[in-house]
Amino acid sequence: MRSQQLKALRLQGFKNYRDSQFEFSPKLNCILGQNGMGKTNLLDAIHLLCLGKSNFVSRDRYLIGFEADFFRLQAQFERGEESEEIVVKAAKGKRKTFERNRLPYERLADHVGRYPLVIIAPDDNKLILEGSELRRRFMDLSLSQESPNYLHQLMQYNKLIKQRNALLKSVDYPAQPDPILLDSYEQQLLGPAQAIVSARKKFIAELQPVFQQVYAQLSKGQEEVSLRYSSSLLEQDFAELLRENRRKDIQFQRSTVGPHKDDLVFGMKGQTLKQFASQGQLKSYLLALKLAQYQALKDSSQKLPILLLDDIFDKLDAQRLGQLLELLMGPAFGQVFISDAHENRLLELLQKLPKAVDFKLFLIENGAIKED
Ligand SMILES: Nc1ncnc2c1ncn2[C@@H]1O[C@H](COP(=O)(O)OP(=O)(O)OP(=O)(O)O)[C@@H](O)[C@H]1O
Repeated sequence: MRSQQLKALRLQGFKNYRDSQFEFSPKLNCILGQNGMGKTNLLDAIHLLCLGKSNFVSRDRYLIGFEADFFRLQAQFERGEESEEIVVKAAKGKRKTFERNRLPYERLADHVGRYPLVIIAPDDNKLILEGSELRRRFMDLSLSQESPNYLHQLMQYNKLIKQRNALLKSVDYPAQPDPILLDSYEQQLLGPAQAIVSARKKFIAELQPVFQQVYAQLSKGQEEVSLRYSSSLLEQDFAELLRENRRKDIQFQRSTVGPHKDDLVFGMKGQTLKQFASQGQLKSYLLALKLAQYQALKDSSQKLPILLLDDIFDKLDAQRLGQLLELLMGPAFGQVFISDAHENRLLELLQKLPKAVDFKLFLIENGAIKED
């Protein structure tokens, strides 16, 4: 298993960080501070550096500090013996640029997966409670880190669906869009759609047993849990589906079938989780899901992913927290970043860890490290 870590980070003009520098521990980093001080922003910078985008905001311009004209993140990563520099920059009104050792990437997709990462955050419960888009994103984010080809196929598919939708919108029903162009888009969609569906199917089939095992550990094996990938393409040929739905699509002016409508069904005791799980069961379910995602990424990349735990301590009782921390400090996990607004709670937990565990504490105040 290859070891890798974020060693140092400088943030300039990034959200509420004007200009701050960090030197991190290779194992555990605790980011402490009151609400609204910038703990999540720091974790988001790490997310952006590893995965090419923010976990929280959809547009890069929202990452630029209110009083800044640009943001710049400069990170030093270590991969075994090697050290490399990743720089991300974005100025107002310009596309962001990504550089590795001063060479710009042509495609961001070439960077994704170099530093695998999993984030566990309070709004993870949206995965269960909200619409299917977030569940597709969960699958896509894992698979894109596993394989650049997956990300490429996904981007290709999304581009074609956008073009097909634009064509469908270009005429007012009952007028008909150009059938030759429609045929051409549909023909081109088949390959990427098939690649996406096969990869998602395989991913969920492999994730399920790991997830069940982790859930059994966390909940003392009380309930039976399951994950099911749902896609109309598993039952029917995509070309046929497109043909069958063409009239409807022309009428509604959008593409109503395809992998962009797939879902992931979370089950517990043979029922759908969303409808009846307790708050405690939801928490354990999500935590198990994310830890299983970690395991899957680790197996596929043969690297220890970076783990970000954003403010999740309120969600777990003291005993579970202790167990979780002990688990994370073992050899099955790599570098971990934890944010928490309750300094004392984290300090108490840290005191119970074995002396040998390497950790660093950072107290954040208004986007800067507070010096004692
Ligand atoms: N583009 C921006 N420029 C400057 N400040 C920003 C920008 N976007 C967000 N902020 C500020 O960042 C702060 C929020 O930071 P963050 O979410 O990291 O807090 P936190 O320490 O994680 O707090 P909590 O404990 O409440 O989760 C807010 O004060 C907000 O005003």
